[in-house]
Amino acid sequence: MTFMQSLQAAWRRNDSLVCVGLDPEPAKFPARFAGDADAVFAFCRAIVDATADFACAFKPQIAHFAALGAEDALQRLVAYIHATHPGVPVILDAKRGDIGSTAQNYAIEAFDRYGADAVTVNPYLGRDSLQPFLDRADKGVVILCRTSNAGAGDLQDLVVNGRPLYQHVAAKVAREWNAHGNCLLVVGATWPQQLREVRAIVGDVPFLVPGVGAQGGDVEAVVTNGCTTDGTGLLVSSSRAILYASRGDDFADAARAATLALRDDINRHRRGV
Ligand SMILES: O=C(O)c1cc(=O)[nH]c(=O)n1[C@@H]1O[C@H](COP(=O)(O)O)[C@@H](O)[C@H]1O
Repeated sequence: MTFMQSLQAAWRRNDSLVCVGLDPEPAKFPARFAGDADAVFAFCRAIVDATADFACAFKPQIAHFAALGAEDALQRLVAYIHATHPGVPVILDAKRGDIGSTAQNYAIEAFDRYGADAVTVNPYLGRDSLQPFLDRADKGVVILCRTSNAGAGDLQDLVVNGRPLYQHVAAKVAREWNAHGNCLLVVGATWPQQLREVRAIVGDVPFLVPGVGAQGGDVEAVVTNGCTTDGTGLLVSSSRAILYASRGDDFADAARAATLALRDDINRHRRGV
């Protein structure tokens, strides 16, 4: 199955547009993990097991593993998700982008070393920098378009040939770079107006939408402005609000409850969109 097929199946099977972000921060782990040499893996595995049936994807953030020297835990975690929850695709959040020869190695890293089904990439270096990712027709290529952070507009809003840069990214991806139908766009939940504008440009291209939960994005506005006409088209991603919903021994139950609450909140608004 391709990434897009697994995503569509997971949307339906789990009736969910929630992507669970895996951003381990050991300082926020429950006390029971203190002194556990494999705490990063054990914590993330517990979160994955508690949320898999309410999620359409998992999104491990590579810097949160690499900064801890925990690349091996990331590799084992992706393998664990594939083995134990095979219907839930894994998006590696690595925001890669470089000249072709280096990009080729980034693609091998994401898809072959880590076994990810999709990866986030930065389009700033242009099409050739993404070609090694785009060529992997069975994998998802998740391209930054209008990011969730406060400074997103510094460059992404600069007007070029009469429209903001992020709209050029959206149009190029939809019309030129998506030949294999394996592209997605990142549009932050914190920018509902831009979600609407990008949706109007790209048709059914799915959006990864970070920024609900800890960053304060409004779920109703995301669904209303971002869903496709069939009421899907979104991976609404939340990390800290799920992972650290409780710092106690009930952290996995609390993560499950937070994921279910987000799923149901999204679904309330998407019925009939
Ligand atoms: O590509 C991303 O995932 C991403 C894009 C973006 O525009 N904003 C954004 O917050 N992210 C990532 O999404 C996650 C958001 O985490 P929370 O704010 O805790 O839900 C982090 O891992 C970010 O690196």
